[in-house]
Amino acid sequence: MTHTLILLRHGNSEWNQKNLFTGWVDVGLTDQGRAEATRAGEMIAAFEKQPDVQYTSLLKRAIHTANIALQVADLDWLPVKRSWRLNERHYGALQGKDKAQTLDEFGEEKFMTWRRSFDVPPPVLGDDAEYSQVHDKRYEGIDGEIPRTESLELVIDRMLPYWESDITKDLAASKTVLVTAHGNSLRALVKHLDGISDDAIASLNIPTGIPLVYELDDNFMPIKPAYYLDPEAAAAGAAAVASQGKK
Ligand SMILES: O=C(O)[C@H](O)COP(=O)(O)O
Repeated sequence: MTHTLILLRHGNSEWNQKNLFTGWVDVGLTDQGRAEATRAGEMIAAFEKQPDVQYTSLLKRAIHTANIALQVADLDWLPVKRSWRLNERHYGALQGKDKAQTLDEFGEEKFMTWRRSFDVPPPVLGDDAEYSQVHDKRYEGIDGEIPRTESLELVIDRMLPYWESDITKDLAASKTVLVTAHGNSLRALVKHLDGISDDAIASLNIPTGIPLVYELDDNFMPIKPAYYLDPEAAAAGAAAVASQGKK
């Protein structure tokens, strides 16, 4: 049988707008982000399969995006499961830094290695730093250590076990699943689903606020290429993400 998975990156956030590295810093949506979430809700409402369950990270830009979208789709009641394992990649010492300034200061190669390499994490963020999450209550009791930085590889390491233990269980129970998360936690999942190589994943960018639909087989692998519900807007949005920091 076919299982349907809908992925949604949160709408434009306050720090997307300011062009700052965000990671685990819990910033809200902008007016643009709320408008994107509204549009995502309209697309979900018009889609042939309605979600039966939703997943989000523990970060409010994803939570609010899902709430707005589901309100528009008249699905406010949808059961929700949240996990830190769907959080954005922890951006280490880059959290709170301006992307354009970082590019100027460190040069394109280093900047792109930090943003898009598979296995090179940014420098570690100190526990006393303003944008550290080590004392944040919501992460008390998470198994293992709270990250101080993460590469995409490390995101896959903490995200995939949750995909396997929880999300695929709902898919197996014939539920259509909506996952509202982040640029890099979704890149991690897309890498797994599409079997993208460690090198090729560097050029994959996920646009904000546009549902991406997967139809999966019983092994939870795609039976055909995934598609955005608004492909033109998705292409423009992905290009905008790719050029962040550049002049
Ligand atoms: O955390 C962030 O800064 C963004 O949400 C993702 O940023 P990136 O596209 O630079 O990885």
